[in-house]
Amino acid sequence: MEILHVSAECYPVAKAGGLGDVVGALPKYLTEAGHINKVVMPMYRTKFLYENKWEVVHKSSAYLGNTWFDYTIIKETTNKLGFDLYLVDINGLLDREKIYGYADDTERFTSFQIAVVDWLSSWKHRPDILHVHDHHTALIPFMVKYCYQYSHLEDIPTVLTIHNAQYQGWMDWSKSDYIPHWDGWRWGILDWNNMINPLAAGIRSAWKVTTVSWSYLYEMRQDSNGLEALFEYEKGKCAGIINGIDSDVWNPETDSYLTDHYSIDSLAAGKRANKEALCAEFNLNPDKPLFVFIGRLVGEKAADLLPRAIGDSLYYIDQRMNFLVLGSGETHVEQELENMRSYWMGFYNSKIGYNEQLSHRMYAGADFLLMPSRVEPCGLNQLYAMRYGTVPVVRRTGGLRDTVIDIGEPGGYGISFNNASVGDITHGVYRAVELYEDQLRFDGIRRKLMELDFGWDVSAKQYIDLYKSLLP
Ligand SMILES: Nc1ncnc2c1ncn2[C@@H]1O[C@H](COP(=O)(O)OP(=O)(O)O[C@H]2O[C@H](CO)[C@@H](O)[C@H](O)[C@H]2O)[C@@H](O)[C@H]1O
Repeated sequence: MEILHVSAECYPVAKAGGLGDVVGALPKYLTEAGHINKVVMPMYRTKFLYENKWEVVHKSSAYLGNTWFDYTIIKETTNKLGFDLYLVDINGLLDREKIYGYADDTERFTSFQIAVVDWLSSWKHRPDILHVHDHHTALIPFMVKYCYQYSHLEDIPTVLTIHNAQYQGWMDWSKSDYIPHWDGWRWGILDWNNMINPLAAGIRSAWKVTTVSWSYLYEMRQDSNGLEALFEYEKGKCAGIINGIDSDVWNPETDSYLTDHYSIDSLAAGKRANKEALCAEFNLNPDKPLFVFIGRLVGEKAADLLPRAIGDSLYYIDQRMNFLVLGSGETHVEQELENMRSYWMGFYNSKIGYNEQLSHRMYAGADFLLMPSRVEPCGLNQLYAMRYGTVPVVRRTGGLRDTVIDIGEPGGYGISFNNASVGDITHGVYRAVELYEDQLRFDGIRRKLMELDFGWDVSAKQYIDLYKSLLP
């Protein structure tokens, strides 16, 4: 089978979060299972672009509304990632430092999708499956079905994976001419509450829709930023497939970002060495349990609750722990987290920004990972933490519910709580501190975590079965 994946992110080329991790790993594991995989993404100005060799494979032009744009498809020449990697260059629109966050993101990602479909229409053969990810690529299933110019592609089965239904790519109807000349009778497929909603259009047009855990699939029917009724209506073509972790990248025995490597046999000493280095750098006490938070500082992750939950934990649980936060996002949360540093000096520290290396060192050096998310489609952080022998302290939601079993339940290995609230987080921290102070039990749990298997093999097989179900 040949699968073409289309995405806004792919690690290590460009990553803003979990989408990048998944699109960097899934094609690799599908290739190992014997299939041909190609990934196409925008050409941003990233380190990976400048450090690798590229050849031009296609050049053409297309329209975005009334604007004629040239695009170029380049291919990485050495198959470095284990699959074919293509970048779409559209001068001035995509070649920027950041992936998202520009006023013209609608124009950027719509042009990208048009260029991909236009390029695909020139292929001499067709991929067997077109797999698109999140709203930035969700207009593609609509385009191959309903744009006259590309209707010869309509037989290619399309799969849309939703990594996050909160973001839907809403566009004003005044921009409807951005989509290449399309069958006007189909306006209802694009529309959701008087806006063009690319995610909704993708859900309606794709042959299959997947999301990244079973619980999130169910939860989207109750709460998905306005699309609840659509998920209920389309549930017959939706499936949940949990993400895996890429063990080439996330392995404490070989992780290139760590100086002190460890395995299950050297767990205690290895983690201690990583913890001491972190604590020395961030002025924390290595003899106390270290809690870390890594992630986007946004409402979905309940990052706004962190300042009070950390303050309350330190105050009410007698400073029996340390906290270290890494993340970026909403300015007021960033500021609050920064401001707390002087008040809780020696017990708390934060690093605002995106730092891949530090994140790996934190998974390795921490005792506990805090994830109080309000919404968590799958969550990779808790999987990485467990692989590194770090106990997850999570809210029971989405993929966190599916991957973390509370220590109070048979076979449990994590700490779970029900509500994204300061009280529940603080109680979770209290239970974690009590666990840490029972060193024998704590060590047993850490060993159990490192033995768990969250690899990609099972999930890759589920994707293969799903693709096969779409072939004649
Ligand atoms: N400041 C920072 N510095 C360094 N690294 C940082 C960082 N902030 C985040 N990261 C990294 O980004 C990734 C975050 O992945 P998640 O899956 O937990 O969340 P995200 O919301 O981005 O993904 C969405 O898509 C994924 C993939 O499907 C789902 O698992 C998830 O639930 C869904 O919300 C991890 O690799 C983490 O280490």
